[in-house]
Amino acid sequence: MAPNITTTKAATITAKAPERAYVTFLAGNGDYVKGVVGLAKGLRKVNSKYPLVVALLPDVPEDHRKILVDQGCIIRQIEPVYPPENQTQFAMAYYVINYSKLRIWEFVEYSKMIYLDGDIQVFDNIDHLFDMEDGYFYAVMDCFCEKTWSHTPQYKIGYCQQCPDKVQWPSQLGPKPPLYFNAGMFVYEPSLSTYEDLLTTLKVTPPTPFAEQDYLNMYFKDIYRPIPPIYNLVMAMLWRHPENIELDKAKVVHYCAAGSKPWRYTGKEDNMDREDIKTLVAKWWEIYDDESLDYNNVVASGQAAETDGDKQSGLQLLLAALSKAGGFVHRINAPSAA
Ligand SMILES: O=c1ccn([C@@H]2O[C@H](COP(=O)(O)OP(=O)(O)O)[C@@H](O)[C@H]2O)c(=O)[nH]1
Ligand SMILES: OC[C@H]1O[C@H](O[C@@H]2[C@@H](O)[C@H](O)[C@@H](O)[C@H](O)[C@@H]2O)[C@H](O)[C@@H](O)[C@H]1O
Ligand SMILES: [Mn+2]
Repeated sequence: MAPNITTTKAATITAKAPERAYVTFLAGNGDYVKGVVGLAKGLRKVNSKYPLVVALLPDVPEDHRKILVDQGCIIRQIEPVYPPENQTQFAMAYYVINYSKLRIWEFVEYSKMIYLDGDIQVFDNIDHLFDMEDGYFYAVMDCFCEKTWSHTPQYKIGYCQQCPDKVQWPSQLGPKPPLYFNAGMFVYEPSLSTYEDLLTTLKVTPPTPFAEQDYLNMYFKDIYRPIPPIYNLVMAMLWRHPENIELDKAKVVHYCAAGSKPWRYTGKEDNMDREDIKTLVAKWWEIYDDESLDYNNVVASGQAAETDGDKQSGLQLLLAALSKAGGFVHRINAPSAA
């Protein structure tokens, strides 16, 4: 007799929690939830083996949370993290909430996680990044050429780590800055001791314009290992350093340039009328609008196979769909004795 399967929403993890997961961050009741839905569907489309955890602030409304659970996400509410009192002019005023990302170091039920901003899309499977050597912080190098960097000495002298020979770092400015990563995507290991130290150190660290991105760069500078730009195509690279990228090989695209968020795209801001940007925005919408990638349809396709009379393959398909998409925990109750 086929085992009786009951599935429950991931309110509690009853089975052994997966060691690895993708994680993103969601704040507010605005439209970033669309970014997270797109990300969940993109990870499903490339057959990621691991679930997507959404670390969300208390201000994310119930209807947005339901949308995410219905898309197979595992939602985890976190409390905000604020930097010490400061007069800092953040590069974008809303960056102050991004310090809350630091809570993801507390997710120690996972041994390794890949963090992805909600304005990122994954177009090729990147599960292999979980197999990189433990003990390091992996991320893609950022670019200093956009005017969002105009407050920095690098920008003022025209220095960028993407082209270190174009304008040499002048010795009178002291040592060349260490390699600097974009914090929209990184591979890390949750750890309570690191989490506690991150929050303790933050209390005595004056905030800076790129908020938690600057802070993470300072904190992990000794174990930071750059990974190729195909794992986080920072949009500005397309016009700032086209020689450093191969767009058709990009596995992860980060819609971080002003005006490039697909769900708000108008094409009116600087550089947004480029054909490559229009193509990348269209690719994002293709996934977002693809109903076959909706979690419930993926599960239903598993159940459909079951009604085809081949119970075993239907069960396997359903279990594979469930484990692939995360978000649900299935309990297989032993067939009743009767
Ligand atoms: O109102 C907001 C602003 C930001 N974010 C989250 O914080 C991340 C970082 O912000 P953003 O991507 O806008 O920064 P950028 O990479 O564009 O500088 C976003 O991707 C979202 O995951 C959010 O959920 N709601
Ligand atoms: O809170 C600071 C943010 O700093 C970074 O965004 C920047 C950075 O990419 C610059 O290089 C770009 O010029 C700029 O447009 C973009 O906003 C991260 O993507 C984001 O996750 C978050 O950490
Ligand atoms: Mn981003």
